[in-house]
Amino acid sequence: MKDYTKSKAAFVEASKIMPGGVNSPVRAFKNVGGDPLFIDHAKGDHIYDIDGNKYIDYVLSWGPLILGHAEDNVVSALQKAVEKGTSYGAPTPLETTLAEMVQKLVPSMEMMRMVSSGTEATMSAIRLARGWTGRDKIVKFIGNYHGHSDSLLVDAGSGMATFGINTSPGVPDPLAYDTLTVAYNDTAAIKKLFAEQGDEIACVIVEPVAGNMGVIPGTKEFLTALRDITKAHGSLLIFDEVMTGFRAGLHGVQGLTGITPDLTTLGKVVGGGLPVGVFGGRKDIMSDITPAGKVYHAGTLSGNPLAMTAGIATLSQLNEEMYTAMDAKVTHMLEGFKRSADAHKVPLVVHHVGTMWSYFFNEGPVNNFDDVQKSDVKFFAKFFKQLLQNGIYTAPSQYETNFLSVKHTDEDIDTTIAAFDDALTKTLKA
Ligand SMILES: Cc1ncc(COP(=O)(O)O)c(C=O)c1O
Ligand SMILES: N[C@H](C=O)CCC(=O)O
Repeated sequence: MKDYTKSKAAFVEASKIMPGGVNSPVRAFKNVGGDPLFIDHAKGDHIYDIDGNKYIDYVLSWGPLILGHAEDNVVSALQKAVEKGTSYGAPTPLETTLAEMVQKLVPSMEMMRMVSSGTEATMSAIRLARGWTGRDKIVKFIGNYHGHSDSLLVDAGSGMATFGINTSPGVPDPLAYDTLTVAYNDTAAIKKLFAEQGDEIACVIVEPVAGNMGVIPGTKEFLTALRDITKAHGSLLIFDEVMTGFRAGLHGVQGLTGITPDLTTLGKVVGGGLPVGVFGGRKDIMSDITPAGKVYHAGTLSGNPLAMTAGIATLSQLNEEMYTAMDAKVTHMLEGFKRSADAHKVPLVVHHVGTMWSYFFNEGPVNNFDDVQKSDVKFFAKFFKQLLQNGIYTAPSQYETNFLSVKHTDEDIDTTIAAFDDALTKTLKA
């Protein structure tokens, strides 16, 4: 049995001064029961808690660390950068370098702005869409999560789904009223909504592969319909690729599908483990941002030199071959999980797109939030804890995604398949 004494004590102390003992709710392990691990350090695909336990890490800071923890080139670039100062509040060539790299990989981002989180990126993109169209209403999908700005905390996934909150208290009614929600992958419902209110809708924001209710791919039919219908009504289409960017594939979901949004939001991998978000898209629309235009956007630490450095060091190492190799590893791992579940006669649905993967204890199919809710979350909670005991660190909620890095080896994958089978055996016996 792993000993969690120090993590437990650290959590008691943290809970005295921070609500729920954490700085972001899904970290708290609340709905799987038990206390969160407090981390000492991490390297490659391994993470070590303060009790000295070692885990193969599939959370990877919720996605950013595609090159693994403390990757040598990222660390040395940061060490050099920090000597030159940590922030200037004035432009540096680093911002242009990272923006050009992003544009090369995601060409629809003709112009872009750097921010410090995915939340800021989506919040700013929504404001821009409202400013550009002169309309207030926006559409999002049930179970999609776009960060914690007021307009987007309606029927959201991630922690909101984990803790069963539909609309956060504190979101003013008029704002929630202007956020229209539709079931994910429901093409008929979105067509109906646009037929009724299309000319009042500023934008549709979507996770083109949902990752905040587990992984659920948006169907080609659904995403194509979003593109066509927004165009027909003068609304903007925003692909929130904060999670899928450089994760679903090197060019995001827009690269995989060939569907081009008007605006894109990025985060996570683009910052290489430091706080970065990006919003960008069509030049004519982005030119509306201050000081070029009148839609206000600002940030004391936007384009921070350390964050830009980590982003550049990360993106400069990515290539197609890495994604092919990571995809093959995830496929192999999920086939192993499925074989194990079948042998134990446990209903299991596995989904992955590129380096994002998840499983549902569910008869299937799982195409939207209602489907996810049919999953056996009590079993998930017990199984999660057993997996942790077996040295595998995964997302502590059915409504989250797991990730792979280039540092995960074939041996790690086989270890994980064996740990999965053992955890299933023990959970069923318990
Ligand atoms: C799709 C998506 N959009 C936006 C966000 C918000 O990003 P952040 O947590 O960096 O504010 C997240 C993750 O939290 C996300 O997964
Ligand atoms: N699902 C969230 C983002 O992807 C998880 C990160 C967080 O909110 O702490």
